[in-house]
Amino acid sequence: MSSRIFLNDTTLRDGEQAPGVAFTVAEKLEIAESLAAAGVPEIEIGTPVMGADEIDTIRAAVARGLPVRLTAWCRMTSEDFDAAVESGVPAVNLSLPASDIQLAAKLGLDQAGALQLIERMVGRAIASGFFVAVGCEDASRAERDHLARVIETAARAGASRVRLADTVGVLDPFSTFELVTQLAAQSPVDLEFHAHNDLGLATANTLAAIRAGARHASVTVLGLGERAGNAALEEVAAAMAVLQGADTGIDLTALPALAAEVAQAARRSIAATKPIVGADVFAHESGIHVAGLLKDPRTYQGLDPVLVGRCRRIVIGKHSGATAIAHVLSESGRDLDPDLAAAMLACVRRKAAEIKSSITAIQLVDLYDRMCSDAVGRDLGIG
Ligand SMILES: CC(=O)SCCNC(=O)CCNC(=O)[C@H](O)C(C)(C)COP(=O)(O)OP(=O)(O)OC[C@H]1O[C@@H](n2cnc3c(N)ncnc32)[C@H](O)[C@@H]1OP(=O)(O)O
Ligand SMILES: O=C(O)CCC(=O)C(=O)O
Repeated sequence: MSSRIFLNDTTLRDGEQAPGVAFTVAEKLEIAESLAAAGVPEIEIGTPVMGADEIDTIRAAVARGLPVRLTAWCRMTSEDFDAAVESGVPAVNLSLPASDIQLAAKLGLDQAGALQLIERMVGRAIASGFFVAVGCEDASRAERDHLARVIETAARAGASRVRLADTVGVLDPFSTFELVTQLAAQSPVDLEFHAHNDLGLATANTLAAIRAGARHASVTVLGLGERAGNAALEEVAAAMAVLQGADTGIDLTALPALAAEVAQAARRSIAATKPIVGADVFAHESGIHVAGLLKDPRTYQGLDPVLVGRCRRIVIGKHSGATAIAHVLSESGRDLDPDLAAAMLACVRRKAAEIKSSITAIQLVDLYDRMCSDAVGRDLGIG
């Protein structure tokens, strides 16, 4: 068994469940193309039981012949299963709640009833030629023994994988690691972990699950998904590369364009601080940081921006130091006279505070030129 980790994308299923998000057919197909081009191995393309339009979209995606596995999310009902058959999708995530809370409240089922349903529905899907994964909704609040029985039953019925979902986002990296370690030790099939970001822990939990033995992780571009969303593809892929030196097969340089494409289709903006793809995450203003970076980028750069298709940006603002100002001026062929540096810094701080923003290189050069000519004027007695 290879040790490769698979990042399976569900932007087009759980991502689209984010409030107010509705992709057009063209957007779904283009995003699927971009995900495949970026090296994503599996795409959860939709929920066939939503109706004829969704089925047609899935059909169109299947017809593209992308080099990925396309899978569809289904409840464990005949209605959902028949819709999946109609869509022509080759793989299904057959989902059933695992926690007693959800089993009882939503379905009026007990654990034994759930196991019978899994056996029946997985058997049916296998007999119809599907690749089958079983989704355990609310696995994080499920009884551990029941989860182990679900995995065993799903495997016996022919499923290739079981997905453990932290549906309501209540795990932390420690509890995730403990849960997945225990289940992976006895699991005859691959495990996948599906995180939610309600406590801002989706990426951390996903890394913990992988460290504990999950070979697959569910991710979405920008972490788009129900409520606070899922684990972000770009964060998990970059963290796997940087922290674990693992090759997930994802082209990290494709991530910024992918994020921009999904943000536009979802009508969502990308926060400037969004790891990997946000506008400011490789920008530096503080004087001490810029002075350090210019001596050796490793001083204040844990992640090489080039690795993820980005570049470093030096910003002049309230917290700049003389080195940064001299650096930006030197890029337009100007030498900062040390006598002028303190006066320029004072002006820069005042201006940045006044406009509550950074100062562009053009503004800085203009300020420098004006200050130089004022100084010359004063020397000549005309200032
Ligand atoms: C955690 C997750 O992300 S789960 C995935 C969530 N995704 C979606 O909800 C996709 C979009 N949903 C839809 O289009 C619709 O809700 C549909 C087509 C799936 C169902 O529509 P409706 O028939 O109108 O049902 P409605 O949405 O009102 O209620 C959901 C039903 O699914 C049932 N259900 C939920 N999960 C499961 C399951 N895993 N297996 C079987 N039944 C389930 C609920 O008990 C409820 O049944 P009830 O009406 O008998 O109480
Ligand atoms: O069914 C699954 O595998 C996961 C469903 C889901 O999105 C969730 O529980 O958060």
